[in-house]
Amino acid sequence: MILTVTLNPSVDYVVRLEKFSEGNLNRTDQTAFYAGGKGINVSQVLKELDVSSTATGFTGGFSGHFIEDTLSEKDIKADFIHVDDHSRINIKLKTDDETEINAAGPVISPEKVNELISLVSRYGNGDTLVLAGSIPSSVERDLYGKLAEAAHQNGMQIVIDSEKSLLEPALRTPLTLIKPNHKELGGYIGCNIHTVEEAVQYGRDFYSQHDIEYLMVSMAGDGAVLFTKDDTWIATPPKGELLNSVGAGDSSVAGFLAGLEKGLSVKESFALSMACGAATAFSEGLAVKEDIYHYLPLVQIRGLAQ
Ligand SMILES: Nc1ncnc2c1ncn2[C@@H]1O[C@H](COP(=O)(O)OP(=O)(O)O)[C@@H](O)[C@H]1O
Ligand SMILES: O=P(O)(O)OC[C@H]1O[C@](O)(COP(=O)(O)O)[C@@H](O)[C@@H]1O
Repeated sequence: MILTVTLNPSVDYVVRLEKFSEGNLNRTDQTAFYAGGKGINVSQVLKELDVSSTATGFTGGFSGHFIEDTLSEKDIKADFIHVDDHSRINIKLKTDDETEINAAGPVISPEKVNELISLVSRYGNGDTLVLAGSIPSSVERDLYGKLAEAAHQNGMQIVIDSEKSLLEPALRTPLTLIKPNHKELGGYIGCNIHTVEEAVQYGRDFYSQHDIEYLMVSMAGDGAVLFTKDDTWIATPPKGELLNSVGAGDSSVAGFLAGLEKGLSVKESFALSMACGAATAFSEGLAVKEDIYHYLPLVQIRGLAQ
């Protein structure tokens, strides 16, 4: 079973308008609400690939209801811990550009955090724990480290997609997959990564210094690089019109996990991952099955000689 943990779920409020004028009244062309947060997005895309998961984390208030209703409509298992404050609403402003405002999220008490820790401890051997996204500011910064360590002791595989300060405490524990984008990887290492060649060079160094089975460095329209113990794979994604990059990273995590879960090879799983990322980037919302399998044959993967 895959358990996705989203400590800070969101309603993603996508606002489209042709021109945004700062300091003035703007009127929208189109708006939409989506249930979001990184682990929740992973669960939604896994579902498109017929891989079941349970989504957990903290939800509250009217926005929390929206998130849970959306998952229930999609027949995705959910086991959230309820808090008094409402789940956050993240604004995704689409003009010529994409501007995001991600809120801090509700206050979570230590008791609720303990509830989550004991929920995670009910999973064990053969299960996968996905820790994805930010942590509400009221929660201890090393929670991913604690959850990862406890999950590892219980025999779980651990996947983390999160910013440096939250991931760092978890890097003491053996991890199955992390997926920084090239800017995040640059942040870890303290350099700027602009090209696939630079991602290959710095990614291999990072990989060799940590106990991680798969390191995927995503590069938006330039694809991604996947590092494994024996191989380095470079993916070129399909070309298309970028409509929405929100959730593309989460979709690529879901695609890779789904591939492994279905028994595909690492290379095939990587291709599926890229197809999911593209299917999200080229649509208004998250990737849907039909688009994923449309883009899959258009993904190119090449291996680098070691
Ligand atoms: N413009 C794009 N064209 C094609 N594929 C894309 C595009 N943007 C994202 N993707 C796909 O989604 C994956 C993750 O996107 P990325 O933006 O790097 O992640 P994150 O959202 O975590 O920053 C990419 O590796 C790629 O497969
Ligand atoms: O938890 P964070 O880092 O604030 O990010 C939350 C946001 O990330 C998303 O999950 C999208 O993530 P990606 O674009 O990185 O795939 C949104 O749904 C959500 O608003």
